[in-house]
Amino acid sequence: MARHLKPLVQRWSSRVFSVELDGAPVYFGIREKLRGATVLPAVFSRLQKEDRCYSLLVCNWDRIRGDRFHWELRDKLLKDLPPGSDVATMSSFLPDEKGSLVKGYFFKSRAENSPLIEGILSDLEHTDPVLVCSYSQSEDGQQWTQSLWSHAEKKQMKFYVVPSEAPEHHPSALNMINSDVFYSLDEACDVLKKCGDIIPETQSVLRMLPSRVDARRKPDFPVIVIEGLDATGKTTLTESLRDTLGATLLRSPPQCLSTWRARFDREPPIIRRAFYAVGNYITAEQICQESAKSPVIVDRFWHSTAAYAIATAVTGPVSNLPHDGSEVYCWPSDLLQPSLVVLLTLDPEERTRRLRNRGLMKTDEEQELDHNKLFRDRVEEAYRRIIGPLCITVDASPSADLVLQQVLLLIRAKCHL
Ligand SMILES: Nc1ncnc2c1ncn2[C@@H]1O[C@H](COP(=O)(O)OP(=O)(O)O)[C@@H](O)[C@H]1O
Ligand SMILES: Nc1ccn([C@@H]2O[C@H](COP(=O)(O)OP(=O)(O)O)[C@@H](O)[C@H]2O)c(=O)n1
Repeated sequence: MARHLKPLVQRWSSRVFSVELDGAPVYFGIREKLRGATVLPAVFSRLQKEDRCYSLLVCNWDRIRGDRFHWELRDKLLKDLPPGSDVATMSSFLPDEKGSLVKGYFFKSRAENSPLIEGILSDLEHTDPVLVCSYSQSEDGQQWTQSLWSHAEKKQMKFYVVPSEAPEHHPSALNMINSDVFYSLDEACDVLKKCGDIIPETQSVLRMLPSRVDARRKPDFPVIVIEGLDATGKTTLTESLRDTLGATLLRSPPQCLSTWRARFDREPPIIRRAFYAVGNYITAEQICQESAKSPVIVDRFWHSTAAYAIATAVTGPVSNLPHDGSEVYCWPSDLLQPSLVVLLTLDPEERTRRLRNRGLMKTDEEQELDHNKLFRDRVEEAYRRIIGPLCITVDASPSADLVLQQVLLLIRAKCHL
């Protein structure tokens, strides 16, 4: 086994494995011996007699390249594996141990496809940082065992797969900090600098950064951020506020990054989120300059960056989010805090109606928002849990003018404008 994969198997039987089934994680563990009868974990009980299973775990020898490899591996598997392999996202982690999450994929295959699968796996194992496990069924179909799959080491030890309790929170929460959400400009820049050779555009993005950041400088005029899911009416409201208050309207990501946004939207979370994080600091610099002259209205800011990142990293119901009060919801200490954040909420039917009327192209994430109620709920709940500037939720279902009047009242009350 390659040297960098060894740490992964050192506490092998303490690890929990998680496979995404129907949009939520299902857990199993591995044991050397079975004590008494045990039920099959849900991942295995739905398989058929002829099925074999495999898992691929990507060892994070370098978190950026590791995440990029994991991201691209999905497309490769979907292209190379026979139809019906049911490739599912999987991970392995040590319960409650931060940073212990390892990402991978799980798939099944029929015995007749073995030569094809073995070819794909041995190519992967030889050239890439993956640990491959195979799963086989006992004669009576009552048990499944997991072993390390390797041509060189055929006599690997087998472990029985057993059900495992769900951890308190989704395993992705273990690796969220500085992988999905960045809490300082330095951490986000560090990621972008490290991918300069694979994504040349990062040089141009980094050149847009302010030379110094002073989050403590108090703006002379109020800074009001408008947040909410797509089509809740942010553009409509921010433009009206600009006109009514004689304010400057800014957005995050800022206009100067728009050329590169689509490029970063295609990248894995660690790179994509670092791009949006850096965008907030560029907008913050613009806010500092403009708020010396007039009130500033901002269309999306840190809440969007953090809430979407957290809600995408976990799957399943809202209860899978990191708990309320968790450090992942904290505002970065080096990022300017607005005077007020207004979160627009809208019932799903009205939001869909407005989306249809607008008829614009949407990002994959926004399409996912449309299809996946659980995702929408997670984003909105993550928005609410963010700790930092005053954030007030406003129902955006009344007419545009009524919403404007209500937000103006709030701004006058809270920002003394
Ligand atoms: N209060 C409102 N009532 C009805 N329609 C609205 C209201 N606010 C916005 N809209 C319409 O809904 C659509 C989405 O609004 P938009 O401001 O573009 O949202 P966002 O910027 O949040 O994506 C637009 O077609 C807009 O004209
Ligand atoms: N400050 C921001 C703004 C957007 N985003 C990301 O950008 C996506 C939404 O941006 P958008 O421009 O489509 O939203 P609208 O302004 O069209 O409502 C979200 O999926 C977020 O992941 C972010 O991370 N940080």
